[in-house]
Formats: sequence, structure tokens, C-alpha cells
Amino acid sequence: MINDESDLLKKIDETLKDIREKNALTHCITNSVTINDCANAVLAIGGSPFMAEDAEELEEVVTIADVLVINIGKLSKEQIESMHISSKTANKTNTPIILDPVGVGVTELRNKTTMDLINDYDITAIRGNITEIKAIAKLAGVLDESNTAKGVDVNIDDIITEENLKDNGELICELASKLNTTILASGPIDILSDGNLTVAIDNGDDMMPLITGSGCMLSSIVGSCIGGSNPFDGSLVAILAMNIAGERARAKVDEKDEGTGSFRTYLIDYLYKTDSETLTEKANIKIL
Ligand SMILES: Nc1ncnc2c1ncn2[C@@H]1O[C@H](COP(=O)(O)OP(=O)(O)OP(=O)(O)O)[C@@H](O)[C@H]1O
Ligand SMILES: Cc1ncsc1CCO
Ligand SMILES: [Mg+2]
Repeated sequence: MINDESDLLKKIDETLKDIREKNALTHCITNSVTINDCANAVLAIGGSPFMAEDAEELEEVVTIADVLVINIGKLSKEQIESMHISSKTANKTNTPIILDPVGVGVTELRNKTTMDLINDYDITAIRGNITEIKAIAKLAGVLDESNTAKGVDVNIDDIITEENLKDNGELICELASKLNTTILASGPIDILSDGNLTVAIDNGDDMMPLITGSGCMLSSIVGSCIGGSNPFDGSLVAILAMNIAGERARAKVDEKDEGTGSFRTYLIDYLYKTDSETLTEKANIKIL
């Protein structure tokens, strides 16, 4: 039973141990832009990445995988078919599915692919930037209007702030409840909800959106963490690990007068160096 923030912090140590012990085989069908960063992020947090998307091997892959991560960043007809084959198998084998709906709201293909997956299968968690999550809310009939994403990036009018935190928290909670899933919406402040418990996480660094794939990496490690624990605790540890790695990477690049290229490398370094003491000490979380 979670009564306050300290109850959530107390669980971090055990959840991280479970994640590392499980070393979840994390099957990703993802975009070719950030696929290597995703594989490295999964290894750094303590998972085992397996990128596979040819229809011929998918039933075998999903059957041995602990978790399936689907990222719609750079779709092709073949990949969409692969997403369906994998999701169908994953639901049969009770393998959790994490969906990253990159650019949903921007094109009809992304809208259709996202909503087909949500409507046809049990999706364990959805992780997107706040514009993508609002686009799904509109497509699912929970929101009347939504802004269009700027390509794969958030629309600045949607950015989660202290002022809109309560409204966004309520919306994400309602959407999670309606879709019977766990939702993680990212930005300067992130919101996590399973439809019962809704938490804001105010960690991270403003250099994170200046490299491509910080969101894709986050979705991949959400997969490894859920595969090693459960949807809510796993997502919370994943977002804390990612954002606190971002904070430590930023301190490092500033110290060395470096830029976004080095930041990308340090982000993986500090994901690898994730420890529960640092997460617990630096976590800035609030139950909404
Ligand atoms: N301005 C910011 N300040 C602090 N942290 C941020 C900021 N913007 C994003 N983040 C963090 O960066 C990570 C990725 O979130 P973001 O919303 O940028 O994902 P995304 O748009 O899906 O990224 P991409 O599609 O490029 O992979 C999250 O951990 C989030 O908390
Ligand atoms: C830049 C880009 N384009 C399609 S996917 C992707 C990676 C960030 O989502
Ligand atoms: Mg994204």
C-alpha cells in the first residue's frame, strides 16, 4: 500500500535488484535511427537486448523474450506486420508489451498503427512524450483537441509544467484507466500513472531532448525494468535511472566544457553506474 512518496522511495532498492537479477531478455522492434543507443541503454541498466523483426523468427523470439518493446519511429509495411505477429504471440505467452508511439498524431499511418496495436492487444505500458500521449488521448476519445507534434519531438505548447501538472496528471490517469495500461509521459517533468496511482517525476536535464533517442532509450529500459519487476515500479525505476543519468551526464559535460556528443556517451556511462542510493537521494517525486 502506497501512502506517500517515501513508500515509493523505499521500493527502489529491491526493484533495482530484481531488474539486475532478471537481466530481462528485451526484444525490441524499433527504429534504425536510435537502435544502437537502445541496445546499449538496455545493457547499461542490466537487461539483455535482442533486436529482431523478420516475421519468420518472431514467434520463436517472443517465446523466449521476457518483454517486447515496440517503437513506431520509422515504420515500414514489413515492420508493422512484425509488430502484429509479435504482439499476438506476446499476449499468448503473457509477455509484457511496451509501446513507444513515436510521432503519433503526425501522420495517418502512425495513428492507425498505434490505435490498431492498442485496440487489438493488451499493452502493458505506453511511453511517449506528452504530445504523443495527448494525441492518443484524442484518438481514444478522452480529449477533444490535441496539438500536432513537431515531427518526433514534443510540441512546446504541451510541455509539462508546475502550472499544468494537475490537469495533465488527471488526463493521463484517465487515459491509463480507459486503456487499462500504465502510461509514462515525458518532458521536463514526467508523469507516470497506472490509472490508480499517478506520480510526477521532476528530474532530468534540458540537454536530454538535444540528442536523438533519449525517449527511445527510455522506452527500451522501461521494457527491461518491467520485464524484471512490474509495470509501475519498473517504470518508476527506469525514469529515475534515465533522468538522474541525464543530470550526472550534464554535470560531467559542463565540467569538461563539452557538448551533446559527449553527453550521449556519458548518458550511457551513468545509466551503467545507476545505484539505488543515488536514485533514492536524487529522486524528486510527487504523488498527484
Ligand atoms: N527539458 C527537459 N528537462 C529535463 N528532462 C527532460 C527534458 N526534456 C526531456 N527530458 C527527459 O528526456 C527523456 C526523453 O523524453 P522526451 O520527452 O524528450 O522523449 P521523446 O520526445 O520521445 O524523445 P525521442 O523521440 O527523441 O527519443 C525523458 O527521460 C525526459 O524526462
Ligand atoms: C529522429 C527520428 N525519426 C524517426 S524515429 C527518430 C528517433 C527519435 O524518436
Ligand atoms: Mg519519442
